[in-house]
Amino acid sequence: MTKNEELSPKESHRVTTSGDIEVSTYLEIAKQADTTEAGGAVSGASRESIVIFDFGSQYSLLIARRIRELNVYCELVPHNTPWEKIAHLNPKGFILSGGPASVYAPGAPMAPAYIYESKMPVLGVCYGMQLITQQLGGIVAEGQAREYGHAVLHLSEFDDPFFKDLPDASAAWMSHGDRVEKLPPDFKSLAYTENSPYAVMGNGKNIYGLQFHPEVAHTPYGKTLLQNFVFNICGCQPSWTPGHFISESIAKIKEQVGGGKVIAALSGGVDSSIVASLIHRAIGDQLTCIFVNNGLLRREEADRTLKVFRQNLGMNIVYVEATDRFLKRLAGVTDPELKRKAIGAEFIAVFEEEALKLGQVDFLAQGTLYPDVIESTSSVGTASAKIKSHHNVGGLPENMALKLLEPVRYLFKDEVRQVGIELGLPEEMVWRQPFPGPGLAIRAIGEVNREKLEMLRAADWIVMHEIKKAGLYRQVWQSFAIITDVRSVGVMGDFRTYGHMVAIRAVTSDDAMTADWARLPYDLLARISNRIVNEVPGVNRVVYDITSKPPGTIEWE
Ligand SMILES: Nc1ncnc2c1ncn2[C@@H]1O[C@H](COP(=O)(O)OP(=O)(O)OP(=O)(O)O)[C@@H](O)[C@H]1O
Ligand SMILES: O=c1[nH]c(=O)c2[nH+]cn([C@@H]3O[C@H](COP(=O)(O)O)[C@@H](O)[C@H]3O)c2[nH]1
Ligand SMILES: NC(=O)CC[C@H](N)C(=O)O
Ligand SMILES: [Mg+2]
Repeated sequence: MTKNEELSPKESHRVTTSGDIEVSTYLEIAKQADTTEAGGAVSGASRESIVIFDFGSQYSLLIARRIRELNVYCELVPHNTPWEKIAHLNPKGFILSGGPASVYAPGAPMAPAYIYESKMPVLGVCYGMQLITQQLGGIVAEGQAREYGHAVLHLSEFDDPFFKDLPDASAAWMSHGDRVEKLPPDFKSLAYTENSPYAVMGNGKNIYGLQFHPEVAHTPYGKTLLQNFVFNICGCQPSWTPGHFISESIAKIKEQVGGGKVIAALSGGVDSSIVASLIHRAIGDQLTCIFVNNGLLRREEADRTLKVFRQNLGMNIVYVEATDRFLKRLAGVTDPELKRKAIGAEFIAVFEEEALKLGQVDFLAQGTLYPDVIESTSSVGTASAKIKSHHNVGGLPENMALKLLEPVRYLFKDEVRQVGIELGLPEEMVWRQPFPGPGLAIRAIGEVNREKLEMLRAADWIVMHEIKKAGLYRQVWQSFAIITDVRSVGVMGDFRTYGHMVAIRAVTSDDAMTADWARLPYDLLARISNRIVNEVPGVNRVVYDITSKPPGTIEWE
């Protein structure tokens, strides 16, 4: 659900295929990322491909996903990969990803010369477009106005094969501060937005640049553009089919674990539930699940999760009550990154203690997804920036006794949900809104204490209840409350109040990589605000967060 019109309740239609889900491709990317030999996972030397050069964008893997969804093989390689390492892929075109650097900064990553010398088609996305500009003789500079989130793209050339099936005006998702000031010789502008006269550029042959991101779900015609590039410009055939995720990962887990023992960190969320189910299918009772009540869960969450699990999945589950130790560890911590690291480390301490009680345990399984990985990292082979340390990736301590088992590490949430449907998990699990592992701690701004957690729990309960009652729970990606340390003056029953401010965040998204604030109906917002101020002692003001991602993130910390 990425359209930004006012939401109204309706059944959400998700088309599912029967049988296994076709996303095993990411296992190949995973294998590739885990080996030093680029393309180690590839078979069939004559197969054609698209090669994506990674300049560190948050969205680089999404580009790979989109191309593979077109049934064309592609690989994501570090931006400085030499030709000898990709020649065997039989590339038919190159894509240069976005990235956090500025092309004019000293030491900025550059594209290898062979890309241009090959005369093969090239598509630059954001940083990639800026790079083509600079490397081919144009000028890139810091823009006067930055563009993050929604923009309207207007075509100025209508007959270009790159624009087949594109409307004259459509939405495009932006994330940049620099812009092309002067096009390279032979290039012209093919489309513009209010702030970018060169939103799309081309040289009339086979080199194109996009200032926006076609790979994100919030650019609705992005897939059409990628399709046009791959088929009309590069001349690829849609002849490649991916393998099967469920059967392949079960086989892989069996091979990795052998006769060993695994504990799975289970949160009740969709990712860890699916990971536990996959592993259970692979190794049965060699698996024990650990559910930690860290005191940062929502109201009734612990009981509900245990009940759903015990009813539906016949696995061993250990429940650990750890509220006191988590809150003790968080006392006095206000910095968001330190909070995340403290929680990550405490989780691992709990898992290691529980593992000891079970005897020799070899693996810790987690429901880590690709967004957790890319946001937490400051280098996936190249130059990506750290946004925040997800507790289960960047928040992990350096020396861990247990080896990690993360079968969905290269998937996005919508793909994981698809796996859950194929595995036959209950709807309640598959369609639960994501809830971050650090839980309410990253929604209680400033120091986390019991008093704030109580206020937040009460406010969160009201938001969830009202969203469900309005029939919007599935249409919004996440909807929740944040308690801030901002206090303001109010008047209640003729008395002055000086209370906390609660913020409401509700966003639409497909994969958490980009998001837009949900256009919740005013009367629903009014009901939520009214109830929170009336029912939650200590809170006297409610605001609604209307920031998209980018430039915001979904959580506040
Ligand atoms: N309370 C918890 N007890 C045990 N493990 C947890 C807990 N919270 C989080 N984890 C671990 O951290 C991982 C990442 O959490 P995250 O919230 O991203 O995923 P999830 O809870 O499985 O799914 P969702 O995103 O739908 O909430 C989980 O998959 C799980 O392995
Ligand atoms: O398990 C998790 N551990 C974390 O540390 C964490 N931080 C953010 N999130 C969830 O990830 C998605 C993207 O969040 P942001 O836009 O805030 O980065 C959203 O769905 C967030 O709820 C987390 N999940
Ligand atoms: N998303 C991107 O690729 C950003 C490119 C560059 N860092 C800019 O801000 O313009
Ligand atoms: Mg969760």
